[in-house]
Amino acid sequence: MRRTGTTRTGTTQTTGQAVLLDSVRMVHGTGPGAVTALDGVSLGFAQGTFTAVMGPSGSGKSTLLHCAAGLDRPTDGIVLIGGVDLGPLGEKALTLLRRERVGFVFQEHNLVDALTAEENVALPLRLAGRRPGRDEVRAALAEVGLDRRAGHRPAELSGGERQRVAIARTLITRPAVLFADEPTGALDRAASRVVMELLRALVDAHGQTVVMVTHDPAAAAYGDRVVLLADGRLAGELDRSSATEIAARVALLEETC
Ligand SMILES: Nc1ncnc2c1ncn2[C@@H]1O[C@H](COP(=O)(O)OP(=O)(O)OP(=O)(O)O)[C@@H](O)[C@H]1O
Repeated sequence: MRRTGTTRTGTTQTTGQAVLLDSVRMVHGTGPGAVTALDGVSLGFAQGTFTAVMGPSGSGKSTLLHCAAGLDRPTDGIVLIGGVDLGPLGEKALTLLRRERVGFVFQEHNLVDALTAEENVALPLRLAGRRPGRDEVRAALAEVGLDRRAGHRPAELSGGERQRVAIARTLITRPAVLFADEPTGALDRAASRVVMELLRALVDAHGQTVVMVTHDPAAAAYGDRVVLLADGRLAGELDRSSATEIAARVALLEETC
């Protein structure tokens, strides 16, 4: 890893950063209907840390996640994953990098209904042309506490269990960074807690880097820090805060936006 946002001394560095955004702008659409979703965001996500991204509706959270994960190309600025600048990469190289280094968990689990938990978890390796070992797949399921449900299809699992299978599916490739967009948005409190404890444990026990967009202060409180967005810009940060403190800051942002 060599480059990062320009420092005060004009040098660049990415040491310890799993993902780095430097002056990222993202404009959706063109002409009079164009929307500036991100307006010069510079931000790093250190390896082995858990960051929650919060902000009012429309503040650019999902756009940030999509740009940081290489799903969308920003209009301007630089995105590095594991020190690799995504800008110059062609579509094929970008797809490969995403497949090898990035994991995604969305609000809806996106599992394949016709496949068992085990087959779903093995899917990313199959797509990468690898023949997954049974132990490897079972180990990923064990990590999310579901090795005994390996033969079950998504319809035979609860919402929280499906989300945990989705997390196991991302873990199988040992991604440099796991992005989660509202991972608990469709879950009740109890299931949300299990999923958040799992994400926290992955960070603490395995040094996994997690970046999560959420509207839920209780979920965000599991993070090492909360990054606040408003109108496509950084609007502050909170370190290791309680759900109450986070909720108060977000409410304040919503009032002023
Ligand atoms: N594909 C798109 N085309 C046009 N505008 C878009 C597109 N995607 C997002 N936007 C706009 O960009 C802005 C930021 O959207 P984004 O989805 O990133 O916000 P968000 O903070 O994730 O919102 P929410 O919390 O409501 O999901 C919004 O004004 C949205 O309408």
